[in-house]
Amino acid sequence: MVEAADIAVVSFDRFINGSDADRQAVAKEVYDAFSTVGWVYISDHGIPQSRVDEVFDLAKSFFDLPLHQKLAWRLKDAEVNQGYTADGDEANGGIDHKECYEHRRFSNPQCPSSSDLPRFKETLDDFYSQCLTLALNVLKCLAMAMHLGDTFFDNITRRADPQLRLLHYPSISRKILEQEGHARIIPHTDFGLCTLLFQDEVGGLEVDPFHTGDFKPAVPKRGTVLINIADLLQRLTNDRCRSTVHRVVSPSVAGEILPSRYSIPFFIHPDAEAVIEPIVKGEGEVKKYEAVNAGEWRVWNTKKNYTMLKGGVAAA
Ligand SMILES: O=C(O)CCC(=O)C(=O)O
Ligand SMILES: [Fe+2]
Repeated sequence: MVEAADIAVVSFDRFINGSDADRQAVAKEVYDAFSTVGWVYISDHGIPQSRVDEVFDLAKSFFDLPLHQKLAWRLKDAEVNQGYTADGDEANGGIDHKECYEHRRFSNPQCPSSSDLPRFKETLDDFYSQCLTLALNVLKCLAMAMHLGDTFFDNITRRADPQLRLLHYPSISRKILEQEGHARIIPHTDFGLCTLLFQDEVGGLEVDPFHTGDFKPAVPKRGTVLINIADLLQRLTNDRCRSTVHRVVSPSVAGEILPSRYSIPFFIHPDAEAVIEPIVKGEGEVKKYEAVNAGEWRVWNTKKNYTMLKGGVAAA
């Protein structure tokens, strides 16, 4: 049995309901995790498990629809980045075996209606705001631990439009997935601020905490949400917080045919007009990154990931 990645489990109850001292203590635990492995499991996060289960059930109903119907909601534009992406349409330097649906905050033109899928849009809208609240609290922890002032991240996320993603990795033969260059999702870092990740019980998510090529399972823990630092926060914190490489591969279950897997990431991005530039603390500290415009960064990285959007135009 491969040893699991050493990722702390932090209860968020003391942050939501505790005293100032409790909040500071949680902030430090979260920061310690983000500045080592770059990942943390948050329990008691305030989103009811029944809601999480409901969103997984809706994801299953959506992906069970015939392909021609899902293609009617196809994601067409990296800038809008909303809708359905079929197996094979997204990858960046390898072959992913997955399909996704992206939901946004302000506008979801490529979303099934209530006659297509009852309760889909309203449940995702609700879940989206619950994820956003949790994400902003996690960012508040970072601001507190780094003494940036409690509202530091509020000021760059007022109009933020994160991406809620439903992910389905279809059942597949182990032989196909274990070919060179193939994976359920190939090794990558996330490129926003940070990511909340809900996963089912199947497993297969692995993290390379110290970029040595030694991937370790980030095992599913029911009732928790995994949170990982992404590239913009690594840049903003001048490498204090670490955006670490991860991938999804064959789960360690017996058998030649791997079961379907579902996961739900929520990618936090700052306001499009925010400028993200390293915070330096001491006199002699050198900025390790140039400033980037958050909106341009997002579109550039999104385009890079979609094979069908290369050149900016999607096939219909
Ligand atoms: O499915 C997972 O567990 C991870 C998904 C992921 O890393 C991503 O979508 O960026
Ligand atoms: Fe990721």
